[in-house]
Amino acid sequence: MSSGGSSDASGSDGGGDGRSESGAEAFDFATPATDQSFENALAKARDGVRLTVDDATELLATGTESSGIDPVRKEAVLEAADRRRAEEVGDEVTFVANLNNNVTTACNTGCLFCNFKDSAHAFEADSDVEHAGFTKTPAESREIVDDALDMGIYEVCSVSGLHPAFALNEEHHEILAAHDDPASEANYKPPEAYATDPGTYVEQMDAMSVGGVHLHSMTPEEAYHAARGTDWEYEAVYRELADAGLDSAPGTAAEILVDEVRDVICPGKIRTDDWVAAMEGAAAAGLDVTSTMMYGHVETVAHRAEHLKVIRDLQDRTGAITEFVPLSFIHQNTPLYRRGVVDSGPSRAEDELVVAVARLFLDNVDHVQASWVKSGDAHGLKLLNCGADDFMGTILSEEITSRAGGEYGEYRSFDDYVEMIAAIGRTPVERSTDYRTRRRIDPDDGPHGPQLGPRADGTPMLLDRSSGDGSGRDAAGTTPADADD
Ligand SMILES: C[S@@+](CC[C@H](N)C(=O)[O-])C[C@H]1O[C@@H](n2cnc3c(N)ncnc32)[C@H](O)[C@@H]1O
Ligand SMILES: Nc1c(NC[C@H](O)[C@H](O)[C@H](O)CO)[nH]c(=O)[nH]c1=O
Ligand SMILES: N[C@@H](Cc1ccc(O)cc1)C(=O)O
Ligand code: SF4
Repeated sequence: MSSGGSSDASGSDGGGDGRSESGAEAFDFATPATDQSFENALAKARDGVRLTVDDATELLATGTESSGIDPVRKEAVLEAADRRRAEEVGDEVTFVANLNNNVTTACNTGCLFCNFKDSAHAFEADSDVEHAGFTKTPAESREIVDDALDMGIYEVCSVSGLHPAFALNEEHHEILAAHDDPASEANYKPPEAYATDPGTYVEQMDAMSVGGVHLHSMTPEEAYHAARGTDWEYEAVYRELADAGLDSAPGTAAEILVDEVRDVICPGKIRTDDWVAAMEGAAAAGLDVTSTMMYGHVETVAHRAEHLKVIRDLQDRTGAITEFVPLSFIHQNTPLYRRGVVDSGPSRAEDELVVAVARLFLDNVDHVQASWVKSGDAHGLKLLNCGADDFMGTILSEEITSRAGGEYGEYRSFDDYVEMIAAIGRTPVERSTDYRTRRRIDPDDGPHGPQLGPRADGTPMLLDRSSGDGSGRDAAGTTPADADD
């Protein structure tokens, strides 16, 4: 068996943006060979039989016996997934009125796929290192969320760098400061060392949880940071955050949940077991969680399949996962690309197969997201015909993809959403973060605006460009001109 590595998978039907073999070869990742045949795996998928890791590997590779994606087989996988989507969730395409309010870009974790972060020492009070990042105080976060509530948002999504001055609460500050060498032993420096104090995690949650907004924050990596240097259980940490206003947790920091891949792309991050433990802790604290996979760098298709199994097992145990979010690796400005470890991100064919196989494999996760931030409008809409049923959110401000070199914008109006979704013959639906509240939208009854948020009254969201937020951007984080793809 020769192929199946993600590098191979960009071949014949990939739009010409394939990666080199260097990533996979440099790290000696075995190319997958399975005991399953593509045909058998496809038959199981069509019949609704629960798939194995080998099945998923065959489907993702359109067969491991030859290299490159076979376009005819790919269409068969996409068709099976699209049919499964129609059976399970019907023709609705959901999206949420949301704002991204990321608190800080300061981070020393050093993930090689990430250009969101800035080295934390550049944020120190006596530093003269130039950087384009930001740290917001709790008061600044509150003002930004409060303004966005007036625009009708339902959710604020907040993911941040692991700022060394971040602690869960005052007690955590004391524990961290008591280390002999807090910086090297616990990745901790006191807030006084920095130009801007981000406050504690509890203070940020309390600040962002304003006016009944749904607060979606604290990834497993952030939860680890909020417990570092202590023996606190994840459940207890998430309970305290929930008491301060947290409603659900994003399942990012997942990347590829196979440690040999994590060793290459994010050696400073928590391992797979710890990520799972954090998600279980969030679920035990009563929070919903999302799940993600960032793919298309050095991993093989077999790693992707193993990752999906970790997610499915977690969902079997918790039932807390509301959606699966495939995150297509944006390569342009990242260390992985600059150091020549990868030549590009995944091909479009790979994006389609990941969405489709996620729909077929994750039989216990209802919703699969297509990301226009990562893929652009046209390809994002195509992904809605490959098994996806959610089209993310209005976002209003996006920093992770844009800093990595993504070019597809960071704001989406309701009218844009309704027009695009209606154009592919599906029904546009405004949703809550947990998908339990949904509002079908009549495309002919515009103009359209959010109605589910605490202050939403159907008025179209208008971008407020007047107030500053400490990040050097306007309150909505973008301008109408930026928003064009
Ligand atoms: C930037 S981190 C912020 C939260 C926190 N520091 C963490 O790692 O969980 C959030 C997620 O963004 C995604 N991400 C970062 N850089 C990316 C890139 N270049 N392409 C696609 N996704 C990326 C990763 O999945 C990462 O876990
Ligand atoms: N896919 C991306 C998301 N997805 C998050 C959603 O917008 C929303 O927060 C979630 O569905 C929970 O309701 N967010 C990003 O910032 N970037 C993405 O690529
Ligand atoms: N999609 C994640 C959040 C996220 C944030 C930023 C990203 O670049 C990607 C994903 C969630 O909703 O749980
Ligand atoms: S992905 Fe998160 S933890 Fe890793 S460097 Fe970026 S901000 Fe830091």
